[in-house]
Amino acid sequence: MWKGKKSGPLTRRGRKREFPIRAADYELLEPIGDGATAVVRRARCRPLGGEVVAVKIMNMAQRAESDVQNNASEEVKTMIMIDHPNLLSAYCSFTKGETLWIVMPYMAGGSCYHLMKSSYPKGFEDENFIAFVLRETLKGL
Ligand SMILES: Nc1ncnc2c1ncn2[C@@H]1O[C@H](COP(=O)(O)OP(=O)(O)OP(=O)(O)O)[C@@H](O)[C@H]1O
Repeated sequence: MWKGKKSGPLTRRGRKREFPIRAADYELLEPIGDGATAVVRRARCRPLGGEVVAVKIMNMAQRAESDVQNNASEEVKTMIMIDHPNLLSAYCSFTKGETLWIVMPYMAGGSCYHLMKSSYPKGFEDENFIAFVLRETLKGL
């Protein structure tokens, strides 16, 4: 049973497009990533003309430790406040039963880690590339 803090649904303020906070408004498509207690799926937002998004669905019942649950809430709050082109933000989040849904922009190229691995499968050789990634990461931080 999820007994963690259940803050209400969260949305980004000041956005022109309001992302709905109802699971029924999202058509779930194929899984694009997963972990021990979360799955990330591509989805379409029905009220916004089928706009493609990524939805991370976290099973809070499986996240036994309450501090882990609170970390999830903190992760969502931070993601919704983020406003930097180098960082992945969240459009909104809400709960459905014992799951926490985080709606995000869909990154078709995958994570920075995946991009780095596919470009340099044998490790980094190019110092300019390393400097570029570090500089852009630090800008985001
Ligand atoms: N917005 C997104 N767009 C496209 N793919 C994504 C998106 N978010 C996550 N993914 C994919 O799903 C995988 C798992 O995402 P998740 O957020 O669970 O990763 P994580 O940050 O490594 O996990 P954790 O938060 O448990 O440490 C990512 O490695 C990535 O491939």
